[in-house]
Amino acid sequence: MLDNIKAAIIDLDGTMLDTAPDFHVAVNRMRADLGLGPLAMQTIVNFVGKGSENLMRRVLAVDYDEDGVEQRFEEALASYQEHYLAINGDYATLYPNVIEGLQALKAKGLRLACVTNKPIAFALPLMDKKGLYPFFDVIYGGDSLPKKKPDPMPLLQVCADFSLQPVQVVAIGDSSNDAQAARAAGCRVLNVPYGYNHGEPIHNVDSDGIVPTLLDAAHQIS
Ligand SMILES: O=C(O)COP(=O)(O)O
Ligand SMILES: [Mg+2]
Repeated sequence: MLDNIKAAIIDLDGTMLDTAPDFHVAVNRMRADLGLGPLAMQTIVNFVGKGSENLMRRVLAVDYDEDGVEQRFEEALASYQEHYLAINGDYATLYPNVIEGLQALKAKGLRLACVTNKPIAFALPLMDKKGLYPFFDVIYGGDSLPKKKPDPMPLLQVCADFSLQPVQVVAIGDSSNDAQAARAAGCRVLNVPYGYNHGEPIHNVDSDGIVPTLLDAAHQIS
């Protein structure tokens, strides 16, 4: 049980939404524009979690050395952004018990923030399309602040926005990024096991617990 919690900071990709199929489509359309063959969804998903720029470098590094990646980076990012925005949310689905979990957290009187490494221009229309937007008092994307997760900056900004001490706030996410950011901020942290976590087992991540769904997270918080 996590006591004296007043707010939750919830991750987006791999925690609320299974966006893997959106990443798969958009990355492979970008690769086709650059004359590259398609990658498997699992390959792409293992590169998700540290923002669009990192994803572009990783999916180009399958074919190119460091110089080759940098030469094609701008073109790849522009192509990817266009393709992602064109299909944003068309293939992504809510994980089980997400809406129920958000409702339960709200019913406990918690304030909710979403902190994602997804660019804010992708995150906002996606959250709106999936009915997530109305639950959140604050939403930060990977480019909303000078630093993104695993840096604690966006989590500390939420604590300041809510006038709360970090220890009164729990972060809930699918990856070591979320846990590292929370630990560095001094927030509590719960992980969900069904997301991406860079292809690594979530059990190796230092957190305050692993919960099967967001509804189970709500039951662990008081
Ligand atoms: O787009 C990403 O890199 C991952 O975003 P997340 O922080 O919502 O998991
Ligand atoms: Mg995530």
